[in-house]
Amino acid sequence: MSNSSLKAPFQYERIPIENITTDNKKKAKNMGATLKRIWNYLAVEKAKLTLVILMVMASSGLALLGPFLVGMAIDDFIVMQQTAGLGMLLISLIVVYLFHSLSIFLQNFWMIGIAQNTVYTLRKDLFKQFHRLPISYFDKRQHGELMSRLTNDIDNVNNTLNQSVIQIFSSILTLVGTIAVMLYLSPILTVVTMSVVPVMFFAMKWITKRTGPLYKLQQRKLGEVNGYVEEIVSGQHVVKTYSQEDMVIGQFEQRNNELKNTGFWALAISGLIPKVMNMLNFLSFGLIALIGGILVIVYDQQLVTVGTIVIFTEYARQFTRPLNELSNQFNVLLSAIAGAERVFNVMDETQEEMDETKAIEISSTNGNIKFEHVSFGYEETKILNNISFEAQTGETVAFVGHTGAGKTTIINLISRFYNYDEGKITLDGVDIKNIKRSSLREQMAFVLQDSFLFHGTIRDNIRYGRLEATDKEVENAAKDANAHDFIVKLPNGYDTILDQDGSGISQGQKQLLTIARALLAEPSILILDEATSNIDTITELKIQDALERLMAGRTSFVIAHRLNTIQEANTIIMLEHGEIIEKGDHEQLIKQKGHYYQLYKGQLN
Ligand SMILES: Nc1ncnc2c1ncn2[C@@H]1O[C@H](COP(=O)(O)OP(=O)(O)OP(=O)(O)O)[C@@H](O)[C@H]1O
Repeated sequence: MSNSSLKAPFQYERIPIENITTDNKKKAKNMGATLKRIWNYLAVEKAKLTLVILMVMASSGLALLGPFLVGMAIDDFIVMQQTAGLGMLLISLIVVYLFHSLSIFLQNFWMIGIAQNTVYTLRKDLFKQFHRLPISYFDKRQHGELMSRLTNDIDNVNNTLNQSVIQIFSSILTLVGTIAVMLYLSPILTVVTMSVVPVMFFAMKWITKRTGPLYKLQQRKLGEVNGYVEEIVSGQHVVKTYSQEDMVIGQFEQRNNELKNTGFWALAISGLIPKVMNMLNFLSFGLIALIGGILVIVYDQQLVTVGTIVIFTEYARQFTRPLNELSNQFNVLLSAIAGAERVFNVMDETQEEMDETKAIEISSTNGNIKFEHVSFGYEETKILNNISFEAQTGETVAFVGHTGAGKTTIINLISRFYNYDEGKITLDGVDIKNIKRSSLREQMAFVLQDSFLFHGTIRDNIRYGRLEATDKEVENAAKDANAHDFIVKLPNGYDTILDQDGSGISQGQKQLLTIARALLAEPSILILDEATSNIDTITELKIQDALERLMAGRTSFVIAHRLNTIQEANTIIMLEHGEIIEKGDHEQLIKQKGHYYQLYKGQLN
């Protein structure tokens, strides 16, 4: 357990705001650009937006008219003890407030529609972007953290659009309108009402300067917590087998604690806003009543009337409320901009296809792949060095070598998950950098150790190899993959629903399904990463038999862990530290009596 977990839940560690502020300043530069991009999304809904603006103008105008009519009722009717016409005035007052409520209902209704459509498009664009990003992008990031952008960050934008946009706009209108009417009615009382504004301004500045960066940090911490949860939920098996529950709980506690602290301070400090506002509101109330009262008595209602004081007390509230709301919404807006920025950051990442303007599409291939003096590193360090080999059409090339030798990396280069740095890789004589990734990968099928099965029926999982395949073709592929027998024994046969990642079936059965999927895809090039997990001999024979059928006539690359399965390979490449140390077929390598021979003998024993 970490120390933090022992702390009382009501203790909140101080967040070093001064450190975050620098970050905020740097990010604030993008605020305008981010707002503009959000606006581009909103602008699609111009007609509805115009209606919302009209309704906000109506509600703000009506909110000004209400107190004005009350003042009139006091000065012209109640003080004058005049009743004729008062009924009419009161009915007008009721109508004004009715329309006020209606315009507020309509502006909210339409704005909710705009917000939903906007975040719908944002989510769609972000999800699409995920599919255009290179594998390297995902390799470097926590998946849960990325998911958090699609959920929490976009939710944040949604909340802001639902509430803040209208409030900000109507606050500004109400503010301007109130000041104009107040000046018209009594410049002296206007000055009195506004005397609290500088205090409000400084209080707000002090608060938002602290809460802005905290909201941003909170959003980041939330992403980290989500990332961690996603990782641990996916890795539950490992956590349990190594009894690391306490360690994991401790690590979670630390992240959770950081999120709690950030959330506490963000809310606690921004929670000061209404309190300060209320206090200043009462102060301005008192000042208006005091100074207005004195003016009424001294000048006998010549300068200020009783009705005007009533109007001003109401306006003082209307005047501070938008200021209050503006500052409140400003915080929400900051948090949404932080969220939107994180979403747009993903959208601005270089897409895989961006370097493919001149690349060609291929619809078929002979599957002749050649590596010529290829070198590559994921980052600075070289992982592969001077790799040369050739796989002729229909041949099998197997890679062997210790863990970390670079076997998977070679596969990553063939499938262009990463681009090679030096040398050349060609497919049928064409540099693979000049072939569109999507069309290159369409020629390939992968049977990997951790082949992913999706939540859905067995039939749909096999059909993933070729979506237009008929049920008959799916079943034939399953038969060729030796999977049919076990599938029909399941309670719902091909319609059995698999849990995500196929946890309802055995490891061997999973392999058979992925072979069926690959068979259905009818690829020219095959990439096989042999399963290392223990599979019973009968299933292993079934897998081997299915693989032979799958590999027949196709260029195949095999990452081999058990050497007895690759004796038929045309070329066996022995890798060490990213270099080829031996190359040849099984017979030749055995004769050489080198590393391969040693490894083979070791495995036989
Ligand atoms: N995405 C990545 N970013 C940075 N380095 C990586 C990445 N993937 C692999 N490496 C590094 O590249 C080297 C070769 O890894 P690779 O996965 O190709 O080995 P391998 O021979 O397939 O090993 P194994 O048999 O264990 O799968 C290793 O040192 C590994 O740490």
